[in-house]
Amino acid sequence: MDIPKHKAKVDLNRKASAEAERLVSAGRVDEDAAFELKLRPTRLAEFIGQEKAKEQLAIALEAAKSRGEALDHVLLFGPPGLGKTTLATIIANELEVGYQQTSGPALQIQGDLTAILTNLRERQVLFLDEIHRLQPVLEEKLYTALEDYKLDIIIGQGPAARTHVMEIKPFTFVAATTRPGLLSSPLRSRFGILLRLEFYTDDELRFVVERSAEVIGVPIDQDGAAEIAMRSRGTPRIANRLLRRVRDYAQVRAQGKIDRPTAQAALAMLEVDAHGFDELDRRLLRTIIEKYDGGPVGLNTLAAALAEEQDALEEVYEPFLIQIGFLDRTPRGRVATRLAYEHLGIEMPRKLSLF
Ligand SMILES: Nc1ncnc2c1ncn2[C@@H]1O[C@H](COP(=O)(O)OP(=O)(O)OP(=O)(O)O)[C@@H](O)[C@H]1O
Ligand SMILES: [Mg+2]
Repeated sequence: MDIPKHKAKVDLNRKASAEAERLVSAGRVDEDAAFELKLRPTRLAEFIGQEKAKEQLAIALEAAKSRGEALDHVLLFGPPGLGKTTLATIIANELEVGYQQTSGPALQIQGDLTAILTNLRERQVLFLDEIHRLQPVLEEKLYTALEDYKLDIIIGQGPAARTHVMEIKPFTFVAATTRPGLLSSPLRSRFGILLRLEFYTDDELRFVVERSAEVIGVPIDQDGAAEIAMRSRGTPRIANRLLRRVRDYAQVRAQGKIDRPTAQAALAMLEVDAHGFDELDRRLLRTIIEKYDGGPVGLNTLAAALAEEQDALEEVYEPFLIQIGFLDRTPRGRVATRLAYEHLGIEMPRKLSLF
């Protein structure tokens, strides 16, 4: 089939901008999949950073194992790319039990959920990604399954309908979300273990880069790894993605070895700046500063001005900008901080404080 010429051109443009965008976006992209699988730690001891979450989990795992019981249900939450899915697989590995994975958007009808729950094996892990996108009817169905390992099944329709209670095997439900605020409180209360994942420090990310480099067999020195770590927005997924790009550059221009100058040159070529900002981060800060006098500006106004989805701004872009102190979230809207002005080289106006 022939694609009309003008259409092909538009698609190409879209592809180029998507390419630039995904380099430092924390979200998953298709080409990450195989690579991530290879680099994913399989044991708790290999999982770098997140000391608080790891300690809490290690204790719960040991206790559950020594009692020979299913581990309490676990809720993992935090921005994309910090290791939620990785931890879910680690939990199953550490417990030495089966693992099955599904997601909120993938579960469409009650029958799907019923089939999954009734086929569970004793003590296995059921991982549900993006639980905030689970339909409310399915969510309600989960309640009794999580609490009493029972499932209400309705047989028949209308006045002849009967409820049949089915027993299911004790299992561990592990759920992940980037938006814990969207979960209803009855759902949240079903989890015994709540693990919040935080952005990684530069040092922790340096270890992630060094570990990944070893796995894929690329020679890298400490400074080279530190350079990549610094620009990875506190996110292992981005660190691994940048490593892969820098490796390509090093192979072609530097006999395959990654040191600081090579990493710097590669990252400069890829237009990843000192904070790992991409074009949208800069546009977001610039818009607040230039169009709204530094804020406060409401999220929906900002999203409209940037022609971006509100969700993406809130889930993917803002958390990191807030974490490094470039953006403030106030009751009246988003505000650009002094650091943001400095980074963009714009002078901060002295204005009367309204707060
Ligand atoms: N603590 C860690 N140590 C080493 N590598 C890690 C760690 N956390 C994450 N990674 C790497 O980052 C990649 C992304 O992690 P993962 O897929 O678990 O993130 P996620 O939180 O599930 O993201 P999403 O919200 O998009 O589903 C993994 O493939 C893994 O290689
Ligand atoms: Mg995930």
